[in-house]
Amino acid sequence: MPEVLAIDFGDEKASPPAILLDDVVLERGGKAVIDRLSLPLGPKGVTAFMGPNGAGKSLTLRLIAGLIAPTAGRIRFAEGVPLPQQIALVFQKPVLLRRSVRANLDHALKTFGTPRRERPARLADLLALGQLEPLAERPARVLSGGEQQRVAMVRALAANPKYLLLDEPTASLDPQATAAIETLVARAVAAGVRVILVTHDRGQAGRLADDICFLHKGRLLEAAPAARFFQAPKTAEAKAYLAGDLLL
Ligand SMILES: Nc1ncnc2c1ncn2[C@@H]1O[C@H](COP(=O)(O)OP(=O)(O)OP(=O)(O)O)[C@@H](O)[C@H]1O
Repeated sequence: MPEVLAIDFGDEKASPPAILLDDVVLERGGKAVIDRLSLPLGPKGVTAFMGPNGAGKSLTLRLIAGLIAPTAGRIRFAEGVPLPQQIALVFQKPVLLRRSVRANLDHALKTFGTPRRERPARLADLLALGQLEPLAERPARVLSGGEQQRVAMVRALAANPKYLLLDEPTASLDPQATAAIETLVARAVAAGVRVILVTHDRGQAGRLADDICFLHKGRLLEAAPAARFFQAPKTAEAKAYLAGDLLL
């Protein structure tokens, strides 16, 4: 069993955590698929969860989002449990309505309670943000994967969320489409949105993340500033993962 290393996020942890995972356990099929996960997440920036398949990254994201409840332990938010619209989620495969891009975004604004008179301007902003104006009247479901993900991203941002949780948002996209999504993430971060990202893409983690949390078999093995993690991973498992070795 590998040793769990101390969490080392450097200076950022001088500020109190916005989200605190406190000894979180999640059992599935009679075993702990998340095993005593304790982690403070600071108020700003991007944290990337990395690790091999089955490490528990997606489940951790779902726990933070409140979509599933831990078997034991707690997830605490400094500002109290967020409202559903304060936590936005984007998955690898976007699920869009069978309507135009414009109608998808308008529906989101309506759902989030944007007053009717404000909606046209907000809609225009969202279309511009995603560079979606030329696609506005197209049925969302016939767009390319990259275009659909741009719609999903700006839809997620429609509610001005505090937290943006991204589960392998560019896993099936080409470099150009990936760059467009990363630009949207960077804009959200600049606007103060706290981003938590699950990715297998080391380049992406290097470009976007301030901190890396490395999970393996449901356990948090490392938590460190991104540069430090990539330059000097401390566990054998993280070293092997970064070297591209098969981790069994
Ligand atoms: N309902 C369930 N019943 C049993 N096991 C489950 C269930 N849901 C998830 N698991 C297991 O929990 C573990 C963690 O799953 P999770 O989806 O979080 O992994 P991940 O790190 O996101 O992997 P990937 O990179 O493949 O997406 C896996 O071994 C998975 O099989």
